[in-house]
Amino acid sequence: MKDKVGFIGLGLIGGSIAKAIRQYHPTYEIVAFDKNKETLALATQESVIDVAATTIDDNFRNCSYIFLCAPVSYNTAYLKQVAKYLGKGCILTDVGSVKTNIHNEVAALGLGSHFIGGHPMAGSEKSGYPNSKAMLIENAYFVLTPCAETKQENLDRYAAFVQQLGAIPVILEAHQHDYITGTISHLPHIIAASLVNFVRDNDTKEELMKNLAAGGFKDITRIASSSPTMWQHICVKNKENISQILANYIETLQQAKALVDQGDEQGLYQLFDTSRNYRNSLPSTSAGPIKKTFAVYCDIIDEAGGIATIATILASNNLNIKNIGIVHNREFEEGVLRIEFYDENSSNKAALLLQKYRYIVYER
Ligand SMILES: NC(=O)c1ccc[n+]([C@@H]2O[C@H](COP(=O)([O-])OP(=O)(O)OC[C@H]3O[C@@H](n4cnc5c(N)ncnc54)[C@H](O)[C@@H]3O)[C@@H](O)[C@H]2O)c1
Ligand SMILES: O=C(O)C(=O)C[C@]1(C(=O)O)C=C[C@@H](O)C=C1
Repeated sequence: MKDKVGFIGLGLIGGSIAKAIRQYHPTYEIVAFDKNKETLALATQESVIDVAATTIDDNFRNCSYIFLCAPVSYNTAYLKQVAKYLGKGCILTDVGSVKTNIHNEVAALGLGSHFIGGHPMAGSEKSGYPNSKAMLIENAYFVLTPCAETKQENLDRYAAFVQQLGAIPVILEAHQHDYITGTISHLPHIIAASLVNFVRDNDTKEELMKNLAAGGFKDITRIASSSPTMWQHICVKNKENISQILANYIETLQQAKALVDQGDEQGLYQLFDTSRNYRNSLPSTSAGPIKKTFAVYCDIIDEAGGIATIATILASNNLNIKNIGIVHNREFEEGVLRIEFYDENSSNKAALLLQKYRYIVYER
């Protein structure tokens, strides 16, 4: 019998996992239910799924895995409904950003021998199936939270499956997961959202803040464009952790304010120096949506053929261009040419070469 995998919710994350399964296990049968009918139609048309279920029904019998990939409160609510389709050996999992709540419900329903929580530490501010891609989970940590009743062989099987899809399994206890993600994911989303709203509420009539906002504001607020429903559910379900973490964070903001109020030069230097060192020490794996890119930026003379000249110089030195285009933003007043390469070595060589040809090259 063919291996079968079920999805309940086929948006950004469900869709990405389904596409990765299609890529690495092309013979697996994939059945999905999503409240959005267009999503199911598109996934069927793209042959990502084999069966579009109109509800959670018999199609979910005999699955090796069932993934719950809707917003977290809905995943928890679906446990009861899905329970009757769990055959022997079926691993029931989810991809939710909060784990304790679903583990509590799993325990209440006696589903501990089937359930292993899952959470890929990758994503995007874009949501929905059309934005999903197999590569999203590639090289990303994928947290697994087993239950007390989880058999070691099932945990090993799920970890191996995650690895086959290109992700890196990490086993954590659900409470610990929620405190960690509360700090590194949920808090940053609340900060980004409230910072964006703070600017909106304090902007001038002419919206000068909105128009002058440059890289700093945009870098720290990308995630404010994320799905409001998803984050509403996360904040409700990880309430205790987030509340405590926010209180602690507000205290560190008060300390930063005190440094500013006191004009404490040494303290302010320390604030930025320690943060810079720690930020620079973050592992630069390619996990997550921000893949490492290798690009050089250079000024070009504003005349016909400017880009062609550069492309010819690079090509004649065997440097393959992955992407090329003019960037117009306030960091580069007149706009610059951004040339992306496939690897660091090519990018470094290109920078030296272009400098030799007297182009002004920027390193970022
Ligand atoms: N977006 C991220 O960065 C990210 C990363 C890791 C984990 N997660 C978690 O993954 C889960 C899904 O998030 P996403 O980013 O894929 O969101 P999404 O909005 O892209 O996808 C959610 C999907 O669930 C469907 N859905 C919503 N309510 C439903 C219901 N009641 N019944 C059936 N289908 C329903 C939607 O139609 C949509 O296709 C969430 O639990 C989230 O916490 C998200
Ligand atoms: O990169 C993003 O856009 C994300 O928000 C991804 C992100 C995160 O906070 O890092 C969001 C929620 C998840 O549960 C895991 C990953």
